[in-house]
Amino acid sequence: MKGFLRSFTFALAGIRHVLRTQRNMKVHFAAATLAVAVGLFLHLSGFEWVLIFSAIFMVILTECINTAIEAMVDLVSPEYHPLAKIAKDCAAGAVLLAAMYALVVAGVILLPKLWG
Ligand SMILES: Nc1ncnc2c1ncn2[C@@H]1O[C@H](COP(=O)(O)OP(=O)(O)OP(=O)(O)O)[C@@H](O)[C@H]1O
Repeated sequence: MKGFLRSFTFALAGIRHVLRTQRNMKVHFAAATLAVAVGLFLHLSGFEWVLIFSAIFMVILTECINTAIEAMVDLVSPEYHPLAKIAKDCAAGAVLLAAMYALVVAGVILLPKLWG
């Protein structure tokens, strides 16, 4: 149980680091807050909330992985290297895809209700 709590504390420290250091997180956080506020206003169904939160968590999750890959690349390859570029660009691409997914989910669920 002690080992589990220790691992949990380290994982929380990692998430806190991402939230504090990644400038894109401010944009993600603002977008997520807006989506949740609009969702509350529109009285979304349970399934619609699951989709909205899956999009929010996907963005945070990919930012965590992106931050980990950036730190690892900076550690092992502080000089320019084409493979380091591929690693960082692919990690950033994952965040971009997650953000696009979030936009699609918000567009499909929220926009028709706001228009209606
Ligand atoms: N060691 C390296 N070798 C080759 N290209 C690199 C290297 N470090 C960074 N790059 C290139 O520069 C881009 C930006 O890298 P950087 O580390 O500044 O991340 P970032 O996108 O600014 O992320 P963040 O804003 O979250 O720190 C990378 O996507 C990659 O194309």
